[in-house]
Amino acid sequence: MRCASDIEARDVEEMYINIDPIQVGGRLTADAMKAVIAYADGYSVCDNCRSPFRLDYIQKPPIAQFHADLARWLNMDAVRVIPGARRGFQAVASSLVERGDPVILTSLAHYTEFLAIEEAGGIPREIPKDDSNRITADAAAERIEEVTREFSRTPPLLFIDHVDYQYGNVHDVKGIIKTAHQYDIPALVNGAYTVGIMPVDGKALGADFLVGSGHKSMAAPAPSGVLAAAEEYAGKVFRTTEARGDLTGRTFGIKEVEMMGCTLMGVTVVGMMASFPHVQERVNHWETEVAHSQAVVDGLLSIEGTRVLSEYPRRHTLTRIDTRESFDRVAQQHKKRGYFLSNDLKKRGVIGVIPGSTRVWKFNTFGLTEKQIRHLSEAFIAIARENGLSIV
Ligand SMILES: Cc1ncc(COP(=O)(O)O)c(C=O)c1O
Repeated sequence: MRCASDIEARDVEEMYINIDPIQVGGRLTADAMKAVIAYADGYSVCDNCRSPFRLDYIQKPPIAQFHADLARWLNMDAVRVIPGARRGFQAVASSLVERGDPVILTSLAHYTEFLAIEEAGGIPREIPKDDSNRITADAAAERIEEVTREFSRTPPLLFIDHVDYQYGNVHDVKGIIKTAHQYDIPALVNGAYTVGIMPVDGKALGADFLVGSGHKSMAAPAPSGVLAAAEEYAGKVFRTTEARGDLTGRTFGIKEVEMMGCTLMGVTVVGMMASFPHVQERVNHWETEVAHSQAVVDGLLSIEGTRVLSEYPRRHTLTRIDTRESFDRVAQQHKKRGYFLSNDLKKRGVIGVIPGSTRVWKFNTFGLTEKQIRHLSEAFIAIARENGLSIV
């Protein structure tokens, strides 16, 4: 139950344009809000759990169908809903990595990938980014060769972030996976910033595993996410207790080991399901989202001294910007110091910039309307002008 002050905080947020870099793809749809209320009890989806006793077989509400639809939509062979992308990394690392194995990820990988590797006893080795903050297939090949020499064995897994959380850059996932496959290394695609906001085709990318985050990019309640696998690896990551022939004593039939028996229950799964038709529809407007992102970045770049650190032109809505030579110069003289920017933005109806961030920071324009995009761009320019910065 939300307390009164939380509800107030939420209502205030709904009156603003929120450009928080990590929140925008996760905001619930009205249908998800309704579903959350209807299914608030923890076991609410389990009333019709009949043999086989596993959550992803439940017909009413149509959780089984949701799994099939998700797999088709992602173009992957098998799918489970999970409590956050990180649990997908954990399940895959735990299934494929042995103690002491090197595991490849990148210098732009999310920390939860490191944790998954560490928990499995693996040793992370990073592919470095290039000067334009991109991960390339050539750099992947070079690193795989080095690591294989260092450990005298091939890494059992490679993680690649489809779009990274630092720059919002779109990496050559297809090329990197092709390279990994040349060394017989399966690849996990971290789609935390792609699945649910832009079209993603797992088979076209060559993904062995594809992971998404519900609360980050699928308009779903936290903690939620999706783990999809290609046929070749589905039996391994979704192995059941009965698959092991050597166990004696009690076993638990079709309960999946990595999923701890059953996956998402109640609010999280029905919230995801209720938003799914909207999510499927919204990815079709990705080009418009990118054009919006570009318009705001261009507005910011018209302010003298501002630099974009993400790839340009933009191919995503998450952008890293350097305003040390623009807004931060103002901040040095301003009575509110570094807080002036978030303060002035809030007066103009914009929230989501961390108070005090006037140096290097990130924002995300996903989901804003044309009018909001114009307003946002004009707000940045107006604040710059009012504080003596020139517009070029
Ligand atoms: C790139 C990236 N990957 C993975 C995660 C973890 O996602 P989740 O919170 O769904 O476990 C996050 C966010 O925290 C992220 O930004």
